[in-house]
Amino acid sequence: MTPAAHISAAIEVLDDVAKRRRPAAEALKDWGIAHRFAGSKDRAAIASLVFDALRKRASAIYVMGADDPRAIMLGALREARGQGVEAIAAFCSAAGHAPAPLSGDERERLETASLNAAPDHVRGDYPEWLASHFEAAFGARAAEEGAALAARAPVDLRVNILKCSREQALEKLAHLSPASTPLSPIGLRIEAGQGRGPALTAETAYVKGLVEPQDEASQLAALLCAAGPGEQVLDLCAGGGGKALALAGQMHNRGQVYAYDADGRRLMPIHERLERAGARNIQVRAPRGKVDVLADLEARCDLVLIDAPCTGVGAWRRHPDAKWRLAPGALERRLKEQRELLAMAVRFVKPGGRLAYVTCSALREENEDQIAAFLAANPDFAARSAAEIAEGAGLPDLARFASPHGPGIRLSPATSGTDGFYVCVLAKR
Ligand SMILES: C[S@@+](CC[C@H](N)C(=O)[O-])C[C@H]1O[C@@H](n2cnc3c(N)ncnc32)[C@H](O)[C@@H]1O
Repeated sequence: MTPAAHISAAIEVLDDVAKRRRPAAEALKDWGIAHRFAGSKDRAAIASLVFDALRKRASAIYVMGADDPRAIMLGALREARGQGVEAIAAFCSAAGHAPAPLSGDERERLETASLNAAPDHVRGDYPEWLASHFEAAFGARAAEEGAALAARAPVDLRVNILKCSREQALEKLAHLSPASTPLSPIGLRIEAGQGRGPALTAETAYVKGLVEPQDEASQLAALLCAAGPGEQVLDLCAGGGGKALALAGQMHNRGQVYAYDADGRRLMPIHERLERAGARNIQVRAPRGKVDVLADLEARCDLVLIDAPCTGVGAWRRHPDAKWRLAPGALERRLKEQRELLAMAVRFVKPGGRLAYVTCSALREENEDQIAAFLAANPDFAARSAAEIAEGAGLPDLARFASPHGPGIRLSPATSGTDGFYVCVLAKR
């Protein structure tokens, strides 16, 4: 397939995503099944175009003055890929499977449209209904933060310190040109290109459990919990176990991590992952109907981690279609779940123990506001300051990411070059 044919295919996929309101990955998979002649490189090129178009959907629509899939793709070639009008016109030759030639209006818009007077949600490429939420979180920097969330993310890996040092991992993966992550002392970063990225799961270093894909902010969230060897730790929202594995590493396999999730199916990947990582102190506690599978942990935990279900705004770089599918109702549901989890966690924290609350959201409502409401209802808990959290984890530099809205640390692509995360640690008196 030619690059122009990739663009036509991407427009078809965007049409499917819009008409059937379905995740881009599903639409891409169906397109691949219906067009078996397309090779893996073609499919990767089409996927990359589709995701770039979704990253820049709002600004592309603004530039083109239309919201059909062709307009979004053409606008995104300019906004996401920096293509000039002549380069875009050359793709649109109508020859073979190329898109139809540019109309006069399209040509003029691609040449002259400016985002200078566009509203923040357009310049930042986020849904209009979130405009007030972004303003509450970021003030005058809302558009800048949105734009950073609309960029491509690098591939970050966490080095499994149970098995090797960062230097050894850098050496094993030298053919992928990794760099050390600037903030996490146990991270590697492979910069994003335009293609599919490295096939990590085929790497020997991955198969042998030396590294795990994990965004730098997620690594930092686990490190900021400062889990120590010998501690009793409850990971209340363990999901696939990303944080639980990181905690086991910090604890040098000593003490115990109890990995629980209300959805037992989500816990399934943990078993294979902990085997690969050589983590021996993780006990998976899957729900069993009405049985209280955590009863024995009451008032016994040094640390309870809530890696809360959230809107995932902070991870938009990795899931650019999720931002357009997010609806106000989903935010309300996540807020309720977060309140319930905070209330549920209290029971397990021992006197003098800690409760760590983490989200990959940038919204105040899911972060500082939840913590403020929790503290008002639970006077036996006190929030640690950002400096205390950072120093307690041996990462004093992270204090510069103190939230301006209350206790806790805020990370974001625009400020820390990571996914957006919020981390707050509360101590029980
Ligand atoms: C952000 S994900 C966890 C990701 C995981 N900790 C990791 O690092 O890979 C949030 C998880 O919370 C779980 N969850 C939602 N409500 C819950 C509840 N009431 N009790 C326990 N887990 C819950 C979801 O099933 C989901 O797996």
